[in-house]
Amino acid sequence: MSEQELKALRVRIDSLDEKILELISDRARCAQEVARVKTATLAEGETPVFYRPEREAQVLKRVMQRNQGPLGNEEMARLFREIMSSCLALEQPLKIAYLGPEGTFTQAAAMKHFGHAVISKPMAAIDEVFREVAAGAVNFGVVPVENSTEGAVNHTLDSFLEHDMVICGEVELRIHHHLLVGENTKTDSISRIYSHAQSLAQCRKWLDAHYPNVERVAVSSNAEAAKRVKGEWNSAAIAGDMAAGLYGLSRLAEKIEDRPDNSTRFLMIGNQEVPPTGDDKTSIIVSMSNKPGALHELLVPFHENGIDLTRIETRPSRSGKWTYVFFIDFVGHHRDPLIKAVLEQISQEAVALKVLGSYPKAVL
Ligand SMILES: O=C(O)C(=O)C[C@]1(C(=O)O)C=C[C@@H](O)C=C1
Repeated sequence: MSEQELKALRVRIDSLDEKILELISDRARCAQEVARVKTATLAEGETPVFYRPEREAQVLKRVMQRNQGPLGNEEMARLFREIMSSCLALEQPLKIAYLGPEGTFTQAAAMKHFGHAVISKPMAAIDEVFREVAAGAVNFGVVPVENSTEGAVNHTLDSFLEHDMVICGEVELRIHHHLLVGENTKTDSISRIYSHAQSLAQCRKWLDAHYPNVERVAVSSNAEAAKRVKGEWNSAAIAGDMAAGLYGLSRLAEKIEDRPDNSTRFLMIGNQEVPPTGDDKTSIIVSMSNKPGALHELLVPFHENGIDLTRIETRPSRSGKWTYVFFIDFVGHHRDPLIKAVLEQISQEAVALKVLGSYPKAVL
């Protein structure tokens, strides 16, 4: 390519950037207008609801449907995700609590779902995220709920039993673990590997093969593991890209998770009910009386009405010995007439039924 050609293309890019800039600013002004309308049309005593997850899901899906490349759908949706995040911040900057410290996969999930134009607050434990939301100190919380290799995150499920929360969104994140070391680490004499217990479990086979005799130390998060390694010469951490970048660690081995499709699902929790989008999921908690066939009775209405169950998890109820609650996720919105009828049918048999929330299926 000649210098001349390169110069001409850059002139074209400059002119396109100017148009994009103008269009984004137009869009941002529109969002400001939306905020004005939302505030102006309030009934007495109502507070405006600026964040609209159902609308955001619609916008991102539309972008993906209309996209003709060469950028991929996910890439394009990510760009629009950030534009929307900044537009919303003009209406009202969202405050988000997540399972910290900084650099966790939960933080990455929060950014994937809400974009970067939010005020985010790392919390030390899952229960603290729930309490922060319940106290109204933040608009939403982000917590992990299940991993494709290791299963349920029990702390999160149990927290739902203790707090009244509405699930308003979900996001899935592909989890890649790396073996990280600091600049002072003597890589041939590593005697300790730190990570969160779930991550150690997700890399068990790799560790057995490569570091069979090295002590594995479970700490409160991957980011905490990365932080510790920074000050020690004989240890390594298993953590992801965000923690590596944040603590300036380098990768001794990359993508060491035992399963290449290792993914974690995260939930957005808050107090806001989300209207139907036509492509939603619902999460409920049900407790049944302790009698033979109770689980069968619970599942029959779903089967008979062709409702797609995406997950079922059992946890001790905490209100009696050997009594259990079921966490169930299924496709549909609790306001859909069919789902409404099924939930009514179940509640006649159940000791208790609580809808945790209906929310748009993860778009990104
Ligand atoms: O449509 C709205 O209600 C808006 O506030 C606009 C907008 C957007 O930028 O598209 C911004 C924030 C909402 O969460 C959803 C969408």
